Amino acid sequence: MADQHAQSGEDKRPTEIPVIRWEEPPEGPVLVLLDQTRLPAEEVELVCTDAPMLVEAIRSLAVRGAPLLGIAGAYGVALAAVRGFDVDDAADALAAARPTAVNLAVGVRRAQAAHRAELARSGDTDKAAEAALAAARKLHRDDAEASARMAERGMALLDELLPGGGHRVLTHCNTGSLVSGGEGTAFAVALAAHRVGRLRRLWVDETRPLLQGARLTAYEAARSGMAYTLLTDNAAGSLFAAGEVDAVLIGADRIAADGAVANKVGSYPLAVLARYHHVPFIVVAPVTTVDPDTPDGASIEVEQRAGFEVTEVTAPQVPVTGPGGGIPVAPLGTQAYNPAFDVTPPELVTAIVTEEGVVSPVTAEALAEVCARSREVTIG
Ligand SMILES: CSC[C@H]1O[C@H](OP(=O)(O)O)[C@H](O)[C@@H]1O
Repeated sequence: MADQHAQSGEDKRPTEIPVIRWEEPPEGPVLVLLDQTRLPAEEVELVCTDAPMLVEAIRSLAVRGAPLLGIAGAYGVALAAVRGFDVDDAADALAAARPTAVNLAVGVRRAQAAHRAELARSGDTDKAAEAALAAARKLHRDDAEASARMAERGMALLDELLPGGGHRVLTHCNTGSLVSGGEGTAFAVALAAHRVGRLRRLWVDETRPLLQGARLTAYEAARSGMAYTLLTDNAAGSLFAAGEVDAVLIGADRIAADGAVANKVGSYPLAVLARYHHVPFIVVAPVTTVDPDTPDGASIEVEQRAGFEVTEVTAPQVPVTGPGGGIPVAPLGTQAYNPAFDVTPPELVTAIVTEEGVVSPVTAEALAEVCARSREVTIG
């Protein structure tokens, strides 16, 4: 296999700008986001002053990735509270911004519950706003801690399944620092293996149509100094056939009570390929991604996105002509099928790595037991 990969550099944070931060300038509190739609070309900040701005940032994927959506949603409730907007209306709008990643609703409802409890206790709206902000900050910290623990558990699992090191890992979409309060989920495992010299290569699916792999994972991999190679999604099969993949590492947006996994579209075909080629298919996700109220994969709402994301591409330096603001790559008027996610049944998942433990084989009972180790596992 040709050995083209990025030049190894030092292990730097993926961006010089924090992915998300709360600021309190004189003109009033704001939530500052790294606009992920502008990466990798530009590190541009988005300053949200109210919940509607944040809802649009979530819908456009300026801020994205299940754990980070939960953190952003919680800060969004705090932003509404401190700026005197209706907190319940803001919470409902934020929770509904994207339906599949359960973490969004988890984060929103936790901050909303904290606000409601303090308001009931003290009747003081300022204290209630501070309670919502404290809940958001705690979720932010907890996710960073969970990311580190998932990385440790995931690396230990790779070493157990693949003795001898030199792991060649394939990943899909983006699951690094750009989706997390820490270093991410699945990508954090690859990064941990890289840091101890046990990652031979990261195969990066470009992840059509929004190219989170090409734009974001390759960006993070390049800055980490790891050996990585980008591939089109439809080239993954030939890598498995050539025996070039030792394990698949992916994230999750919602895990049902039976262990079914909703993740970026294209994950399910990788699970089928992994099973056919006897390659471990490993899901890495915090327990906040497990939704005990969703019984099975068929119950997961899969977000359907606009067709122009498929029929157009955007290139900032090229004038755009398509109705979606992009450059048409299909005849104008072409209808497109654009599910943002797909669902992998539990029987195709080798293991689910959480910060509380590893679930393998994946059964409803084993998943519930691991989640029960967490202090807060259901939507608050
Ligand atoms: C582990 S969170 C990352 C998760 O979220 C991505 O979806 P999107 O980019 O649409 O937010 C993708 O499903 C990743 O696996």
